[in-house]
Amino acid sequence: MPIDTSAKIFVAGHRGLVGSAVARKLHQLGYTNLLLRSHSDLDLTNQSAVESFFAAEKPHYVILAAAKVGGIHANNTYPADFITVNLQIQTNVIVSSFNHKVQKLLFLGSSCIYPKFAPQPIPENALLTAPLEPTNEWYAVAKIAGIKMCQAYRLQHNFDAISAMPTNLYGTNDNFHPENSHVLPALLRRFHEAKINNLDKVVVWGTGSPLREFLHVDDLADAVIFLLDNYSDLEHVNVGSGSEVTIKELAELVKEVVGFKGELIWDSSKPDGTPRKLMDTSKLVGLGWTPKISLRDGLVDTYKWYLENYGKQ
Ligand SMILES: NC(=O)C1=CN([C@@H]2O[C@H](COP(=O)(O)OP(=O)(O)OC[C@H]3O[C@@H](n4cnc5c(N)ncnc54)[C@H](OP(=O)(O)O)[C@@H]3O)[C@@H](O)[C@H]2O)C=CC1
Ligand SMILES: C[C@H]1O[C@H](OP(=O)(O)OP(=O)(O)OC[C@H]2O[C@@H](n3cnc4c(=O)[nH]c(N)nc43)[C@H](O)[C@@H]2O)[C@@H](O)[C@@H](O)C1=O
Repeated sequence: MPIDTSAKIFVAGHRGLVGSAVARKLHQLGYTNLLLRSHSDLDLTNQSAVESFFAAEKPHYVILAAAKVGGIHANNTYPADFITVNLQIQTNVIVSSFNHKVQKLLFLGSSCIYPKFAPQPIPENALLTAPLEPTNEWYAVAKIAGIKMCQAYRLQHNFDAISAMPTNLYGTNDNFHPENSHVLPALLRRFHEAKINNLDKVVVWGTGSPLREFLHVDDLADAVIFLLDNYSDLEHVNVGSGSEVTIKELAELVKEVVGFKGELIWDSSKPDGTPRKLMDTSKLVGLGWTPKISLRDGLVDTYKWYLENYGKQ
């Protein structure tokens, strides 16, 4: 059943990659009562501030897209921040949502919750079956705790909290930081800067052999709203595109879309991370949702957005 368009929906993290896409999609669908707070207005790690906010605003629905997020280097360099901030944000928001009778909450995790050597494609029931990938285990442990909190509140209190596990995402409002971002925005920026500065080489991290599955964030936003409308159960749900590329193939594609003509240099002193993490999306497909945006189209669209927003710097 679609949520009523007048419902008060708190999109936590609405200025980030995912939260902004979800807010855009909700606006497009005619939702007029979105509750939005930037980080500077409401620090979600502050338990009493979060509790006061929920007491005053009483949202009907919550989409939890606020988190400390970063690529392989950031996760590997700031383990204490990744585990602490994420545990704080999700615990505060889930508990206050329950305390203030939110009708339904959707928590966002990530494909890094699964074991480093999980069966491929990775089914939901691979969770907690083997050790995690070390470069992001601290973030993954926080995300696994978020899934478990949603399950625990459903079991003990019948609270309608669900969890979605997206694969690697990209698109409008991504983080283009040179070191701390994910691979796709990092390469898009690096190739663009090399092109405009007439450089003949670009360094890419690792060996190029790891496989990754990329999903455009507008597809993810569509899936989030689909799940809110159509899914209320204990188990988390994978959200992916169903197709994967090697990092070398991704780099060649970004190079082509940006129009960089030089050479790629592979820096194998940088970590590869998990060798492969293709989501098994048969559960979500079975519910009736499929993605629409190809990697090439999504990349062209993201580069256009990058040029409009950062291109002149
Ligand atoms: N990006 C990806 O590839 C993937 C993301 N996900 C999940 O999607 C969710 C959103 O990620 P994404 O949009 O990429 O991340 P972003 O970093 O783009 O956005 C996160 C948002 O959360 C806000 N935020 C962070 N800390 C706080 C805080 N203490 N109080 C209030 N707001 C805060 C940020 O605000 P500010 O910037 O001002 O701090 C930002 O708006 C996360 O749960 C992530 O795990 C899952 C799989 C892949
Ligand atoms: C979504 C997911 O994202 C993170 O996991 P990840 O998939 O390993 O993330 P990544 O995008 O940073 O790297 C993917 C691959 O790409 C290679 N690579 C090449 N060149 C650059 C580069 O310039 N930057 C980055 N970041 N990676 C590069 C890099 O060496 C790696 O082999 C988790 O920490 C966690 O946040 C999470 O859940």
